[in-house]
Amino acid sequence: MPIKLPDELPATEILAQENIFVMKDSRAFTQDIRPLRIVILNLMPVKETTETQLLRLLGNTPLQVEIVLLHMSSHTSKNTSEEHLSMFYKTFEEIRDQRFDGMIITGAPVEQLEFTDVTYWQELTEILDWKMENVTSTLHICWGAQAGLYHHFGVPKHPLPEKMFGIFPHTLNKQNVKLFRGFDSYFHIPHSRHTENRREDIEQVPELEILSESDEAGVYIVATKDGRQIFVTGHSEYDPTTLQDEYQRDVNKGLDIAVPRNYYPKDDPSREPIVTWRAHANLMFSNWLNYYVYQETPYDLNNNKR
Ligand SMILES: CC(=O)SCCNC(=O)CCNC(=O)[C@H](O)C(C)(C)COP(=O)(O)OP(=O)(O)OC[C@H]1O[C@@H](n2cnc3c(N)ncnc32)[C@H](O)[C@@H]1OP(=O)(O)O
Ligand SMILES: N[C@@H](CCO)C(=O)O
Repeated sequence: MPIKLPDELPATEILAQENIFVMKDSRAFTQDIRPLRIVILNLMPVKETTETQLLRLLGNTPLQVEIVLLHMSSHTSKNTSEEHLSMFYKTFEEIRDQRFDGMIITGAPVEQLEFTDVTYWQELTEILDWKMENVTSTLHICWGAQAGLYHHFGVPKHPLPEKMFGIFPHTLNKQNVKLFRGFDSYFHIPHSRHTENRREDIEQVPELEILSESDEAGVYIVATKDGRQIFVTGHSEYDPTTLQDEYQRDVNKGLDIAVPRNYYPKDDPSREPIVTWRAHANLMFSNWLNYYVYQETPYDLNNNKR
């Protein structure tokens, strides 16, 4: 939440220069408050797990948040029951006439396919185009980020020689970006992918800037300069044991998979993983909700075309 200060207090100007959110009396008097409307396009196979991970992070705010869950009508889910989807999820057709303050588009285990070989690619591109007009700010995660970067800006994904798998240290490329308010000089984030987006491709697009990277894991967060489209290549929402579950799944299948890096004490998979990313995950989601959604979205969603 912003600090409300008298217009003339010297600290107001100093904190504003540091991008610390200060609301002057004059604005506070005219600010209306209502619940935020967030739509989650859940492309992950086991949807209940991802719902819980994202809702845990979105719930860490004093703002009221109304959630709409969305699934693809052009794809029959193998790993989530029809009953769960019909009970809790909507389709794009049901919500396309509505507007939202924020949107999250999740990852999906289809990164090794060409985009056009994904069964729901056509429907996804319609949703991506729709959200440019009807959503104030969108967080795209992992394959969702690759899909958005490709569809909107032609940025390709590239296969990696081996899976980027583990917990990696990251730094910020720019000071005083509100998404990273309160972050330490370096912070840890899980990655779990076979493909990457490269710095040199992103640098070709004038609308985009790379906000955070990792020496080992590469580009982490890219955003449009207006902050309305945010692309995140890692999985800060992952539970403590998600990488372990993925690792054991692949070991059980007999796949050639390395132990996730920087995850187990002494890289020993018989020991309990160490959680080093939770604080920054909570901070990033609450910064997004506050600065990119709540403070930017119009009070009357229906009377403001974006
Ligand atoms: C890069 C990122 O975004 S990472 C995020 C993805 N991470 C994860 O999904 C981690 C958790 N997932 C898993 O552990 C596994 O995917 C499991 C256990 C759910 C299933 O694994 P498997 O049995 O090996 O694969 P399965 O055949 O069920 O296919 C996986 C998914 O890909 C989907 N898929 C496969 N081919 C296609 C295609 N051409 N188009 C669209 N979806 C496809 C499947 O339909 C299924 O998703 P669904 O449940 O939504 O239908
Ligand atoms: N995180 C995913 C990568 C595949 O896209 C998994 O391990 O299933």
